[in-house]
Amino acid sequence: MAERKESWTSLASLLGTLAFCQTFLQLLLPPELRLASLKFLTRALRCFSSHCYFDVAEMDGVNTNELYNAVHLYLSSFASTSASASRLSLTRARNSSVTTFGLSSNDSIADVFDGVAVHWEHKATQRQPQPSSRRSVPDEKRGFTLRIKKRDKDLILNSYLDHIMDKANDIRRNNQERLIYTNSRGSESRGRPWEAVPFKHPSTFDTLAMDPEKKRDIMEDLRDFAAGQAFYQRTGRAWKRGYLLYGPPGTGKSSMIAAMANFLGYDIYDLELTEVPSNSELRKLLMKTSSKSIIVIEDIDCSVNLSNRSKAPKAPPPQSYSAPDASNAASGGEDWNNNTMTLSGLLNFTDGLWSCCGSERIFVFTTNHIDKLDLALLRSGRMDVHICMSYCSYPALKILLHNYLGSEGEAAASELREAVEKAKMTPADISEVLIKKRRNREKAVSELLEVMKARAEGNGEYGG
Ligand SMILES: Nc1ncnc2c1ncn2[C@@H]1O[C@H](COP(=O)(O)OP(=O)(O)OP(=O)(O)O)[C@@H](O)[C@H]1O
Ligand SMILES: [Mg+2]
Repeated sequence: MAERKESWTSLASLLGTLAFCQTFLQLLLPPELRLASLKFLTRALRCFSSHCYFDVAEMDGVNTNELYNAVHLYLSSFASTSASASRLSLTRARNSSVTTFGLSSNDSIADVFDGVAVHWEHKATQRQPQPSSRRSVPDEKRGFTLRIKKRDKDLILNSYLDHIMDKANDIRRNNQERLIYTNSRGSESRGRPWEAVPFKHPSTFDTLAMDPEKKRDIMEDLRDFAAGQAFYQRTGRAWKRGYLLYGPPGTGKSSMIAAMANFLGYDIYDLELTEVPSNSELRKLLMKTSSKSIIVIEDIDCSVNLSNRSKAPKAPPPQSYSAPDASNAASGGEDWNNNTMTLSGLLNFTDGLWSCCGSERIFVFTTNHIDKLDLALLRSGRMDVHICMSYCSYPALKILLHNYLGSEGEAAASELREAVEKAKMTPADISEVLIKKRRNREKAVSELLEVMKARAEGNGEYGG
């Protein structure tokens, strides 16, 4: 104990001496030597300190340092509520409706990770003008300095920085509006295979009219998928999932895709198969999609003639073609004709080796005619989840009534239940009636009952 006290005392006196030397040298030395001596003393002081420091500069040579941007975003998530930050900068990114807080220059903020305290300081100094530089670099030289205890170095370097990158990606996605991309013929030659516009579809799982239990299962499946990185890694599976949505028009297949995108915060790639001339173009499109996205092919049965590959323009060499069980396609084997779009090419796109470039992607196919699809598409394990979107049930009707009228029509519950089961109307048909009459709740319910009964009679349900 006495020994420890002694070493503390000697360290304190050493630090005191160094501080004294610093003041002394400043007074004695000519200005040109002062900076060098200051640097030397700072280094000497750091040797005895229990802390270590890491600089995260904004620019890494001429490139932007991704870690700087990530730290900036990460700190912004709690800068506004932190007691230690006294001055904040406010920014709003393009395509964003959210204000981001940032540390102003020379301000600092404390953070705790896994019980370990860390300290960040933001520094900005004026950059020397560089007339010869052709690249535009910021006027200010900015960077963060991370201060941690030397003993926490391993934890911080191994886990904390990854944690920051992940958090920053999440924040970026939440701040940015969703985008919907689509492809058109020739856009590849213009250098942009996908064209994007902001995606503002208001459909959510709350507004989606379907059986609540089925809805819960789908949401759970999506949640597990998004949080499943470790699972997919451990089981050696590509981190992707396929959904096949089928059912009559107007039952909510497209609304479900929008709800999925809003639920997960993913972008949508709406793949127009008729605009894809060949398998190789399809592969290029896939390579240009980003992670955390939903790749959609709507009406897969009518997009291109994928159901009977033997009718493709050029017949394959007999030895490489194994219809009718589509085993070549099913195995994700190399497609035999790169000048046309084939089922084999499409399955390679969703299932084969190429499907794994990028990760965390959901493929959704929709169809009104599941019976028209090639068995290779329906085969077990091809699309992970098959969802039947059907005519409006009573639980789904209650959601629509709540959406449009703000009540679930409790007064006419039993009549509504019977009528909707017999009417076989789609949620789109019912929505149409409710939209028209939404100003008068009672009228809307009675009109809906009339329409449903008429439809049921047409179906032969009320007749005689
Ligand atoms: N399940 C549903 N829940 C809420 N609204 C729905 C539902 N189904 C349909 N609608 C309403 O009907 C409209 C059309 O639905 P949607 O486009 O999602 O149907 P779809 O199944 O994709 O039809 P299609 O097969 O013709 O593409 C939606 O904009 C929405 O207002
Ligand atoms: Mg649709």
